[in-house]
Amino acid sequence: MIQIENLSIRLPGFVLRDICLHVTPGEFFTLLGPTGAGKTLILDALVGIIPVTGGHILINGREVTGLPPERREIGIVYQDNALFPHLSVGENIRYGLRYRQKDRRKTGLNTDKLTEWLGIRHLSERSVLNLSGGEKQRVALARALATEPSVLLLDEPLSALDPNFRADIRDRLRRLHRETGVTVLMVTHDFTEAHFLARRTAILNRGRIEQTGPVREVFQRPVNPFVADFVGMKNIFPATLKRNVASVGTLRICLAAGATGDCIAIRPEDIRVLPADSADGTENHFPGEVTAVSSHGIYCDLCMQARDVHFRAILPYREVVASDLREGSRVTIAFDPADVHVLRSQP
Ligand SMILES: Nc1ncnc2c1ncn2[C@@H]1O[C@H](COP(=O)(O)OP(=O)(O)OP(=O)(O)O)[C@@H](O)[C@H]1O
Repeated sequence: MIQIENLSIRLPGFVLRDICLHVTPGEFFTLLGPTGAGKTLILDALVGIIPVTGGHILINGREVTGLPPERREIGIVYQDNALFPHLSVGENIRYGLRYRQKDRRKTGLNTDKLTEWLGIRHLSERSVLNLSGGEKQRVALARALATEPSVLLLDEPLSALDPNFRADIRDRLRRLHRETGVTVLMVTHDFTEAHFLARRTAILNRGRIEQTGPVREVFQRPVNPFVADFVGMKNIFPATLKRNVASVGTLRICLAAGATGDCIAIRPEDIRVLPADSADGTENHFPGEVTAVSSHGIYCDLCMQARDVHFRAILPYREVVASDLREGSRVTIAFDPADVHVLRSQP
């Protein structure tokens, strides 16, 4: 279990402010945020390699805020895996055992079992210098888990891998988490990874937590424009709300229920692109024009304009071809009132 209470770190040029995070025993929790948000600093504070200005850190109920790193029972895997180049795979994995606490949590894990699970047993005698990226990352995971830490921190362990390795390590991570029950806090930029691995997430921005909650809820119900943008809502508009109607530019957009806020957001995949003659006065059906189409293989991004408002939609490539959608096509832009999310730009 990880408890971070009102953690602050003040550095020249950056402040991490009032961070509160609770990761329950055995949970897989992700910390998401753009580059420079302060994610790694939180991990550094948990490991004990950066002094904190204020607040408390507890691991399994034990305050560790002032303890040296080796007394915290925390394993960590970095993005660049930080293996010792002069040691073999087996020596790298066994390295951490010398610092293992005598009263550690006993999971019954041994290095044989770990290397078996991670598919690297046959590499034990090899140098780490000529391993593939995916193999190195599996060795780093084995090294971190060999000490049977009660808490495992992962700092973007998948981001330096090519897509095939990434999927493989992601699957192994999920399995390892299920089999060991270790509490995991993972830093990532990637919402897909959070969906796949974690139940809950926190979104960090400029040293502050913007939203914490179940991954799906944060994805579907962001609380402010920053989180909405981060989870890919794309259509985020300042709006004036009156009962069930949001005024955006000269458009009147119907909402499913009255809400208070000063912005609305619509996911690009919730926008339907219908034939031009479908805008027959039905609510949230607006005549418009396609201004750009960009193909990403199996799907396309569409930019469209309805009066003075610009919309972004994502459509399957074959639908774009079948409807012959191109720059200049006249269309109807449509969406359900239930897919219009009301946000507040100020807390
Ligand atoms: N030891 C340090 N001294 C001064 N500033 C630091 C130090 N470590 C980090 N920073 C600054 O703190 C800010 C947050 O850094 P951090 O590495 O936590 O970001 P991040 O969210 O992990 O970003 P990324 O996703 O790019 O790794 C950055 O502006 C960074 O330059």
